[in-house]
Amino acid sequence: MTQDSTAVPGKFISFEGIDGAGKSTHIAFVADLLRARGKSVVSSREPGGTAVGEKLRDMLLHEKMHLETEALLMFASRREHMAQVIEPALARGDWVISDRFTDASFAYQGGGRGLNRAKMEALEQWVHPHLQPALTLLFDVPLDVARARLDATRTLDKFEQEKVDFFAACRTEYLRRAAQFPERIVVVDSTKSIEETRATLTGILEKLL
Ligand SMILES: Nc1ncnc2c1ncn2[C@@H]1O[C@H](COP(=O)(O)OP(=O)(O)OP(=O)(O)O)[C@@H](O)[C@H]1O
Ligand SMILES: Cc1cn([C@H]2C[C@H](O)[C@@H](COP(=O)(O)O)O2)c(=O)[nH]c1=O
Repeated sequence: MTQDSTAVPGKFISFEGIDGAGKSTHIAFVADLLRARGKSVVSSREPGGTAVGEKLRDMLLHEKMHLETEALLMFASRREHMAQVIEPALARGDWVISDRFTDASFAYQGGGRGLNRAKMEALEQWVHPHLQPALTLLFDVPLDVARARLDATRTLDKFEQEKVDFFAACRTEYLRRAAQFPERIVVVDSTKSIEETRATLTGILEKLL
């Protein structure tokens, strides 16, 4: 179920895409746009977003671990994020924008690592049975574009060091979910310039404001 806007006064938007797709580049722009329209905005991220979540993030991005441990820790971070940040902000009437949410678990732990989808659905039901983002912006690029952007910019973490097949499977699962939830997930062509992408985002957000 997509976020029921009659149940909470705020709105929840998630940003998704394979590493290097360009989503983080646009988060500050979206926050500024919403603030300019009078919204109170909380900008956060997963894994992370809370003191406990940031400690989990450090482990998740740097330590090798069993696939199911990884999935459970992603959802543990999410449970804390829900309790400490997302639910209180939405109840206050704030807009929450999160750099990744549960679609990332389906894409990375499900698509990329091959974890059984039913297990992920069980975790999703446990951690946020009544809330889905009102809008998910899925930044989509071919794998070689994402890789070139990553290689040009930073030291790579555990996920970013994965091979092309891993990211191909993550991207396939993201696009499968976009087809499954077309009312929530909007695919943004992130091969366009930053300016063109900003114009696209403005158009999408106007419909939500
Ligand atoms: N539309 C674009 N055109 C050209 N370069 C871009 C575009 N969008 C982002 N970039 C560049 O690509 C790099 C990666 O972008 P960004 O950090 O936003 O990706 P990301 O999807 O958030 O990655 P990650 O999930 O790994 O954090 C940055 O250097 C950014 O400036
Ligand atoms: C929420 C979530 C994230 N991941 C992965 C995806 C990325 O590689 C990292 C986070 O890094 P970013 O630069 O902040 O995007 O974590 C995951 O595998 N599963 C998840 O649920």
